[in-house]
Amino acid sequence: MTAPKVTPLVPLSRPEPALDDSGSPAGAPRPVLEASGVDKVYANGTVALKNADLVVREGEFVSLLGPSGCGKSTLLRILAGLGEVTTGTVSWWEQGYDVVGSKRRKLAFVFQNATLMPWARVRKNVHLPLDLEHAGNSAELEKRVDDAINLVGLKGFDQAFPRELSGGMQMRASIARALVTEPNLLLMDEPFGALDEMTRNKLNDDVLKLWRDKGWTVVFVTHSVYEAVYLSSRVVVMAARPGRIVDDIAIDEPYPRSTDFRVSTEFAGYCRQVSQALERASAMGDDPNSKQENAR
Ligand SMILES: Nc1ncnc2c1ncn2[C@@H]1O[C@H](COP(=O)(O)OP(=O)(O)OP(=O)(O)O)[C@@H](O)[C@H]1O
Repeated sequence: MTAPKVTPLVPLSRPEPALDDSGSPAGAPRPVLEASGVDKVYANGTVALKNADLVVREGEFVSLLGPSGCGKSTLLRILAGLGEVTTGTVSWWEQGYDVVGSKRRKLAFVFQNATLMPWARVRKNVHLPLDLEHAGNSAELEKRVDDAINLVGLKGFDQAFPRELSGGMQMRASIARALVTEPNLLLMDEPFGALDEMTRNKLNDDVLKLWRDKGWTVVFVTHSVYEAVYLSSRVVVMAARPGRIVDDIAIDEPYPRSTDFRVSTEFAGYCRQVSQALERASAMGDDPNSKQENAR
């Protein structure tokens, strides 16, 4: 089996304090990831991304939202170093964030499906990244596995096989597997798309709590306007053919967020704003010159 090709991530060479290239006010959190002028053309000629620029700052919860095929997963995979750019660069902030795959990595990826090993118990699945890191079996690592399983609410299920778990519990195990690596940056590719609404809402709350408690930065792909607004500090809207970023909407509402936020007029207002941006993005069709047309 050949190893997947990985886009080399380019260290940003800026001195401290972080200089802000994106025009944000001075004192804004430092950038964690920066995609600059990223094009992605697949071997069959599909232009999955055209001139994508995105800066993600420390502590943000950024959702990528857009019609099917607009390049959300492609962009997320490129940000993770799991795919190559055709042109452009992906950079990461060098203070505290490491190259994907390095022993000291701080990045974790949660896929659309739980992707658990069906023949292995929950505990073994959660332990997997530590095995891959050849981190050994010390008491400290076993505690990390216990903590991750407990944090996602799977206490008592560590000896269960994936087939014995519900879809939501399988996603929890998948998140626990990401947690054991103690990431700073969590990239999630539509993790809750297949779940019923109640389970999804519960997992949304759990992820938000972990995000705040752990001080993560999150980039989250979703098809749901409601999920994006509920979770995010920023919603980045993309259009298809070619895939491009067309809008960037700040959800300027305090955390923690709860059911009260879901039923508030503010929530409804943001959902309307994001839905309208999504409608514009869907209507843009094949015009590459419409990039950033509706950016605020
Ligand atoms: N490996 C590949 N080879 C060729 N084309 C691809 C490949 N992966 C994705 N594409 C194409 O690139 C475009 C963007 O795909 P991508 O999966 O990134 O979009 P998406 O916004 O995540 O879609 P969805 O919301 O349906 O998951 C689509 O037209 C898709 O068909």
